[in-house]
Amino acid sequence: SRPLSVWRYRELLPVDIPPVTLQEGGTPLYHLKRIGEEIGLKNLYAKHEGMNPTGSFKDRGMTLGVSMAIQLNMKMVACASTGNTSASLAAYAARAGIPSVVLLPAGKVAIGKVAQALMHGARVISINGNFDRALEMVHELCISHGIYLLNSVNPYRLEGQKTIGYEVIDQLGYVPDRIVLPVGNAGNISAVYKGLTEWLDLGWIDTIPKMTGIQAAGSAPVVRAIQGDLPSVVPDASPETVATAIRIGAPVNGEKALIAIRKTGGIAESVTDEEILSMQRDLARLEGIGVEPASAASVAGIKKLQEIGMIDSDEEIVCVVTGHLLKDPQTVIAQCSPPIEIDATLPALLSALQ
Ligand SMILES: Cc1ncc(COP(=O)(O)O)c(/C=C/C(=O)C(=O)O)c1O
Repeated sequence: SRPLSVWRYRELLPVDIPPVTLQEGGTPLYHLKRIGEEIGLKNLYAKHEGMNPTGSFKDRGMTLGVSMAIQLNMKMVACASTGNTSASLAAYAARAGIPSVVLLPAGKVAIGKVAQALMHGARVISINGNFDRALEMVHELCISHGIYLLNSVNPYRLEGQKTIGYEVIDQLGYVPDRIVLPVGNAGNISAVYKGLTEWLDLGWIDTIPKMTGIQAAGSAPVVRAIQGDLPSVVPDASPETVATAIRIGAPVNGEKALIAIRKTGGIAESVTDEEILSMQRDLARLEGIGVEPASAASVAGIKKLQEIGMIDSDEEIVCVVTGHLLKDPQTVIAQCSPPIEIDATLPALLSALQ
């Protein structure tokens, strides 16, 4: 039998050549025992996408996207990014042996992600503007210069990311009642929904989980559209959150996310930066699961939804935690009290441990 991975599901993936791969997917599914007890949810799980080759779920989309670039004989790939897409694109382009260009919003990208994009050899351009402006610029660049655009507006990115739902069902042995994801450009929630509708159409499953999207309170255009019952997403001109990965005001997949949430009886909710950082700490200290701030939003969101009575406490719930703790060490250092400094003597150590 095939190992748990993106290409385990290759018959449902649209690439004809041997794929460009870093053995992505096959990430752990953890039962959140202590956090679940604390918030009153017995069957709460976290799918740790930070355990992918470059530390986020983006690798699932990039193995498809960069493979398609090679299949289409493209000579260069590009993206705008809040960080993880650029880190993943740089690594997969290097794996494929083609050049990459990434556009980042100046001063708003976690340092681990910038380090990855640089070390993997991408041309890293820092623009004096938001992610949304960077996306406009890279779109124009790709159209005018025949470069392959690999943001989640590229459908092949979503093809790879739809495997998250497949792995969750293969790992649980049943379809969960709800899948919760942090939402930025809204590609991931749309991708997971698309994949599950395909399994439903194939008759492999007979229900689809409630798709639940969580955003930061300062950057929540999808939440506003769902809670305001709007026909489409109204962009947020000045998104702001410590969870810089999801600091996106104009989600390119916004409309697809509205469909995913509405068609499945799901929910969209926002959480504050404090709730995000508090849950990042709880995941690390109560469960041993290290994630970056944006990833903790999904668990912080289900906690809030449970507290306001929106969740049936018997539900089987999977929260996708999307990126590794190491991506954003600066935010961690800013949150934690510093190491205790002592002289290199045992008495000093013993007194420090009092
Ligand atoms: C850790 C983490 N968690 C959640 C999201 C939101 O996923 P989408 O809703 O599919 O966008 C992102 C997105 C990052 C970028 O958009 C980028 O890297 O440019 C992320 O890095």
